[in-house]
Amino acid sequence: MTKGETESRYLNGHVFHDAKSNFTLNLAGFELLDDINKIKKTHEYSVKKAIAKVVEIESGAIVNTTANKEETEDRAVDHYNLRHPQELVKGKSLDHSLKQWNEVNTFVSKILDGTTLNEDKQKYQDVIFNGIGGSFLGPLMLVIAAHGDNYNLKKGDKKLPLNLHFFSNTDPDSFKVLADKLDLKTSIMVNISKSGGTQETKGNMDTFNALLSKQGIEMGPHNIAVTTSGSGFDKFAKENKFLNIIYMFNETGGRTSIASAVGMVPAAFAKLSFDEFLKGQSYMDELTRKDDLTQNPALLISIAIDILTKRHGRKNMIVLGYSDFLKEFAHYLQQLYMESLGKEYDIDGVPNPEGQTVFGGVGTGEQHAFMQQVQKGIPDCFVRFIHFLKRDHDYDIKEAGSMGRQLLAFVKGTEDALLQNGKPYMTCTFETCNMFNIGMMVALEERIVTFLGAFRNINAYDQPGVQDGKKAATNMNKVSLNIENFIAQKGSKGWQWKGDAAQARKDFELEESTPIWFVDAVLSDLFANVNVDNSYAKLKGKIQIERSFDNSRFIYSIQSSL
Ligand SMILES: O=P(O)(O)OC[C@H]1O[C@](O)(CO)[C@@H](O)[C@@H]1O
Repeated sequence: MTKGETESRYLNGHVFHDAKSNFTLNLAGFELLDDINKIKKTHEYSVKKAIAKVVEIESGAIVNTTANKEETEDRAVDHYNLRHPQELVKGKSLDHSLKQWNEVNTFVSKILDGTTLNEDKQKYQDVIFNGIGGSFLGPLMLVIAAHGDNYNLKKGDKKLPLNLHFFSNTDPDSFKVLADKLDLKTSIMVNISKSGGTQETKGNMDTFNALLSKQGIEMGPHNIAVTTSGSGFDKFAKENKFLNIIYMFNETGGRTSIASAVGMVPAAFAKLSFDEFLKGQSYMDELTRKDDLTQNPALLISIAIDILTKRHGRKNMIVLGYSDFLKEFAHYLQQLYMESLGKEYDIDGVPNPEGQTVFGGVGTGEQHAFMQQVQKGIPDCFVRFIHFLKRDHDYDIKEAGSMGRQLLAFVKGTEDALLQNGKPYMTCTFETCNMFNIGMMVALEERIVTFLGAFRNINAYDQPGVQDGKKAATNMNKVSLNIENFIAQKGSKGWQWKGDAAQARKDFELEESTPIWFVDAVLSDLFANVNVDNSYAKLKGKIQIERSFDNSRFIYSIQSSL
């Protein structure tokens, strides 16, 4: 692509601008939209389908459905309704969400200002948000967007009233680091789980509550639940008199739950203007409801992605946010796109594997990580730049004029280098990094996902693949417990055993269908961790286990030391 071509593109309709919000989409780095009339024709059917899908979703129709009945959830999808100016679905609208936000904010404010105290009349000091996937990525992304990576210090070096902590993964070493920092008496865990059955989240909550119990502390005043009404978790929270249970709808999908209580509760603890976030989402929804593709930024980007992927094999989307406040944005989008669009079958049950790989991070940092391959290596990707028009502060830097201008130079410089290297890119510029614009940003991406799902005829709202992983982990847990129990029961004084995983599967009376690598993994884990506190409570100090590598497999020898 020549400089002249790009310049004429830039001046002739490859830039969308919304004057009210100051949002700009620049598609000049992308020759594929050159003949907009042709695109209008080739994509006429896709655009109609995409717009019809939005109407269908917003009317409350059952859109989370496919012909594969064993996989489908058969439910409506309500994230757009949660910020819709009209109540198209009973009980769901921007006003309803603002009302819930007010209630959540009032409840949390009383904790923050010390009106609500713990059982010993002390002020709470720390809050831990416990959740995974959509029950974690959105809240973390929002908190960083408002306060930066060092979020316990607000902008301007003021401290937030409570220290915020996120705990998502089920990692004992990391949990220990966190637990050692906390005074449990003045800590609250906010457990966020729509289903209430996610193993990692439940395990983390149980671990926290076991620590409380060890210190003779009741769990109720130290736990808050965010879940669906009637879930097992709801029942548990009621029985144990949690400080509060805040509900979300069953129709709100995990990865699109940021506008619900999932986003609200952490936002209130972090003192965010969540009402502005909802209004920003609502505003972008309005912009992306239009059926004229030149007036609809989500349609423009979706079509660009469609053409890049299908015709040009540029499958991977790299998102670069030129602001440290967007540090978690690409990660957030990774779940939104990949869980939504990574599907084996289309809506009609026809095998047609689809997906949208997303990676990225913060610019300019990532330019020093993966940009070399993007610029010069295999042509398998396209780049999405996001940056802000305005900044709040600046510092003098001689070479660039200022630090802010240096950042701009790197956005534009990288765009230019991509052009010279023949690599496509698109750029979204939002006015400033505030909650309204972050709301617009998230809503834009949610709409693109809906449109791409419609183009590709897939259900963008289920996640059978993740369920596969969850089921397999449950099976692995059983193998692990069965092996521990077997050895604990049989391993009386003088008991000895030697063999490989296949031998263990037979001797330890495990089902024949048990994958051999599950057995091997448990025996290796036992070998490495038997004496770690709490790992194998029934076996610690009671067996000795050795492992050797022979003939391309591990051989274990276990001896009871009872
Ligand atoms: O909120 P829950 O039910 O604990 O689910 C957490 C996450 O797990 C998933 O079901 C699968 O990753 C996501 O869709 C969801 O965000």
